[in-house]
Amino acid sequence: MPVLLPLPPSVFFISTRRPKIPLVMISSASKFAPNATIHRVPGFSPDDSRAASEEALRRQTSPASVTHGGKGVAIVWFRNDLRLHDNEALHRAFSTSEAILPVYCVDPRHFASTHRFGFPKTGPLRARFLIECIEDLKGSLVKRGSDLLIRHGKPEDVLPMIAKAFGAHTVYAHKETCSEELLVERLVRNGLRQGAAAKLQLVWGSTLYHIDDLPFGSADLPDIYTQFRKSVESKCAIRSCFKIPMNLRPPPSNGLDEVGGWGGMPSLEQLGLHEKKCDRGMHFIGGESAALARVSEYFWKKDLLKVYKETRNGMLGPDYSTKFSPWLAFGCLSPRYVYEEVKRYEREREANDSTYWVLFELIWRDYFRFLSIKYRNSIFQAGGPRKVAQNWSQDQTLFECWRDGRTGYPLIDANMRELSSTGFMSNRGRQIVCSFLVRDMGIDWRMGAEWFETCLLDYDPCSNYGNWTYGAGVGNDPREDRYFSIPKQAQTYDPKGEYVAFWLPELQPLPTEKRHFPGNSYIKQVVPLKFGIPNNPNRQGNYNSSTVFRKQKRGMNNKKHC
Ligand SMILES: Cc1cc2nc3c(=O)[nH]c(=O)nc-3n(C[C@H](O)[C@H](O)[C@H](O)COP(=O)(O)OP(=O)(O)OC[C@H]3O[C@@H](n4cnc5c(N)ncnc54)[C@H](O)[C@@H]3O)c2cc1C
Repeated sequence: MPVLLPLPPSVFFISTRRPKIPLVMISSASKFAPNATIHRVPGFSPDDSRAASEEALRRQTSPASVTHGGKGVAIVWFRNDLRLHDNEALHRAFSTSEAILPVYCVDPRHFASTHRFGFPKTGPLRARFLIECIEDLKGSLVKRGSDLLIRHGKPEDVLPMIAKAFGAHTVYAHKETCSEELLVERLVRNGLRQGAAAKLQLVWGSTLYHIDDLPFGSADLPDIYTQFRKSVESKCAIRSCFKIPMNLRPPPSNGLDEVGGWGGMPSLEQLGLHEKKCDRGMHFIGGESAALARVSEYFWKKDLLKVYKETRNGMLGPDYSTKFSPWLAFGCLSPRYVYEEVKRYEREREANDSTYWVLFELIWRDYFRFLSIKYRNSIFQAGGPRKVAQNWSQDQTLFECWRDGRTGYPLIDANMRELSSTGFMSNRGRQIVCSFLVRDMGIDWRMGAEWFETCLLDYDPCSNYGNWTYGAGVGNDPREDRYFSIPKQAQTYDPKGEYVAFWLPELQPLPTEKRHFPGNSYIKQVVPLKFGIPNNPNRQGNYNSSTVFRKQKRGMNNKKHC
């Protein structure tokens, strides 16, 4: 039986031209139960999940008649491409060798500290997600006659040693764009040259549009997203997905004996982390199988693609947006696969603004990745790509209030608690908390970006630092300088306070209209007593629960107001 559900808050407010029927027919499968505390993503049962991913993989696999097409051993070095489908590195290795050795290096640098502020570089939730991704990849390789060699260590130490033991001629891997990853590529290349007679072959595979198909070089990349999008949409075609080889031949076992076997799965403890139990909100399952199942669930079973544009600004529950980002970030999901599925949906069900809008958002993702090539390390620097001179505060107390969800603003506190409990936050929430930290608290945006780096399951340097530079008004596009008014955002996107009450149960007893303005008792409960009221009048929006509210209510901020 289909159920009638009110559309998420965004639908009520985004357009006054909408018909006055704020109800949509959606299948009972997509019903969001606000009282349920944990939502597994994908929401399929393990059996349904397996069936959906196997079906997708079957469609993405080449016929058995396609066999290895070369000589010797090739290594596939898996990095942020933890998938079999649409994997050019795997495809190239298959067609240039008679045996393949898939390798994953658990790089200790990923579990050290963030660059400037010393937060954990990878928090336990993302580490757990990564372990699940590796486990799933290993399982899929085993099903195709291969396996995954897992080593704890730096790729530049591990790969030359393994290449030598197996006499491999080539290491294939996907290319990255940011400085830490580029350094590793250089070191691996040198190490292979010196320690083994193998070469490193890097391929491009992280974006919807291939870098070689862009109508401009990275130096000429447009600084305005719309120009970039229109140009690629009109001048480039999206390449087809690479098919998965059916049977992968492993290398001779004497090489394996020499290196001490396939190696075990990493555990959180080995990574110096402790399990963090997620007791409410979304619980994402890592791996390509879960990613393909989520696409199947969101597009086909729940049929949510056709309403994506209306629901995408929501904040509560698994279904207001695709939730593809954690899998995209680890490369468990190829954006070109998402594109092919959107096109199939458009052929078999319907094409509308929503089906297009998922691609529109994926082009943002591409854009930030290409920008990271153009602007290099400036995306990590305080002044950003435009080198804006500004004195930011690094006040630890203020930052901790924000980080721990103890600002006294329910909308900020709820979002920050969701982030640390689940590793996820909606796009709407990210924009709001970023604006608050930077514009109301006056805190160095890089502290926020590094905290996101610690916590986000979908952390990706290009999208994270790209979006933060936009949010802080130091991005490449000078027009992107927006201030998010909390009362306005609350009224538009959480009018009944359902989102804040989910994350701040102490607000549940309050009438809905009071949940965003709970008054002093809430503030006293959450904001630390030691909190002083900053009084630097030059700063854009001194943080002070009463003055910020007054300022926001009057809409006094001189930035573009959202
Ligand atoms: C301050 C800030 C930091 C962010 N950090 C990251 C990050 O580290 N990693 C990350 O993947 N996204 C980041 N985003 C972008 C965006 O918030 C997430 O991609 C999105 O919320 C993921 O949810 P979804 O998959 O349901 O998105 P959907 O709305 O379903 O969108 C589909 C896909 O489009 C892409 N996309 C959508 N919006 C953006 C965007 N603004 N920038 C880049 N790609 C986008 C994502 O790959 C996403 O999975 C950040 C945004 C902000 C404002």
